[in-house]
Parts: sequence; structure tokens; C-alpha cells
Amino acid sequence: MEELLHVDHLEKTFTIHQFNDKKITGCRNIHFSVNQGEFLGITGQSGSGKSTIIKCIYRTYLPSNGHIHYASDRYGRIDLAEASERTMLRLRKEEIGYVSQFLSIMPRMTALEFVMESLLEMGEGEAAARMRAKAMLTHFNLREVLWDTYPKTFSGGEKLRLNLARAMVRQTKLLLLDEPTASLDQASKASVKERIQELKQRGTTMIGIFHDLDFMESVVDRTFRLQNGLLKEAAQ
Ligand SMILES: Nc1ncnc2c1ncn2[C@@H]1O[C@H](COP(=O)(O)OP(=O)(O)OP(=O)(O)O)[C@@H](O)[C@H]1O
Repeated sequence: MEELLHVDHLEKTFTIHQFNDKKITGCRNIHFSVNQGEFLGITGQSGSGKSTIIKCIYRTYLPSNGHIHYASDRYGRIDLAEASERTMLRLRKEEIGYVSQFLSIMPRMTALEFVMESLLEMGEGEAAARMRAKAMLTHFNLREVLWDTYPKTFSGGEKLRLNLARAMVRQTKLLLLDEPTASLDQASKASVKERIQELKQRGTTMIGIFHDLDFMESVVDRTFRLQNGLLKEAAQ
């Protein structure tokens, strides 16, 4: 199988300026690779650095050290640790998806427009994007009465399901999932699982952080555990 992502000596240190430039380690010495079409699960104690790894790949955080080699359709083999903001913006629009348990909503955009936007950015036509967005909102059981309203007032669970619909409506090459099932009920978890399986069948590579180990084991191919700062592959 071909390698899609190779993380090498990844390190992120945060400098807290208001506290005398205090240094906090987010993660360090992280190595792993993911093959095309594979689903890698990451577990570990709270605060061990799982989200930091995902955010470095998505480049919410700029890594302090190391490399993240990624086999891009548009750019060929590229180091995400060094890619320009412009390149990252394009990759986020076209190739790399991200979903977290927290929702960062665009103000003044309805729920339907929010889901459609991620398809339009990938070049889908307006009518097809509308149809697919509606299907995904239905899949994640978001009440139709909410589709044409602003998500600002949605409940926590509704916001999370909207977030999932936006990230999972499209088929990206790589999908990063940061605790996508946190605080979801069983029915919503089943919807997430179903969509993960569909995307996987169509070739999406995924990296996911989970606290729900049963759920994780039911979807991933390999598991890594982050413990005492070291990322180790768990026996299957
Ligand atoms: N933006 C930031 N500024 C300063 N420190 C940060 C920042 N983001 C993360 N950290 C610190 O880095 C460490 C790792 O955080 P991270 O969120 O990656 O952990 P995690 O394993 O995902 O935890 P959890 O399971 O609780 O979500 C923590 O000690 C955290 O306080």
C-alpha cells in the first residue's frame, strides 16, 4: 500500500508570553505513517498531546520541529510542517478535512449553507451541493426546521452534528477526526460510524482521536497510544 502521510520527529512547544515566555510541550518525538485508505486511531491520557498532533497536521498549529510528509494530489509530496498558509488553505478546501467536537461557525450563514459551502469549495455545482447537503443533514438527524436558521442558537449536540455533516458530506483524501463522537447519543454515533465506513470504502484515509475505545476499535485499522510522551502502536 502506498504511504499517504509520514510524520517524522514532530514536536510542538507552546510559548506563553504573558507568563515570562514559559514553555509548554504539546507533543514531541512523534513518528508514524499512514497508508492510503487506512484508518489510524490515536488514544492516550488527557493532555498527552493527541489534539496537538492532529492540529499540526491540519496546521492550526505550526510545528516547532519535524516533518509531516503528505502525498498531495495537487502538489505531489509536500511537507505540511513547512507549507505556506496559501498552500494549506487550498489543501483544506480540496484534500484535507477536519472535524472536532467544537464548532467554529461562520456568522450569518445558515446550517444548510454551511454544509453546502464545503462542497462548493471542492467545485461541486450549486444544485448538486444543495441536494447532497440536505441528505447529509438528514443522515445526521438535524431537524429540517433548523436548516435555514443560523447555528448560533443550536444545542451542543446539534452543533456537533452540523459540524460532522459539513466535514463528512464531501470525500476528502485525508480526514482528521478529533473526538467526533464525544457527547453524541447512540443513534448519532451509529450515523457517524455508517458515514465513516462509506468514506473508507471510497478510499478516504482517516486519523481519529477517540476516548470511546469500543467505538474506535469498531472502525480503525490500527491503533496508536500516546503515553508518557511516546506514541506506540498497540497490539491488535
Ligand atoms: N494553544 C495552546 N497553548 C498552550 N498550551 C497548549 C495549547 N494547546 C495545547 N496545549 C497544551 O499541550 C498539551 C497537550 O494538549 P492536547 O490538547 O494536545 O492534549 P490531548 O491529548 O488532546 O488532551 P484531551 O484528551 O484532554 O483532549 C496540554 O498540556 C495542553 O495544555
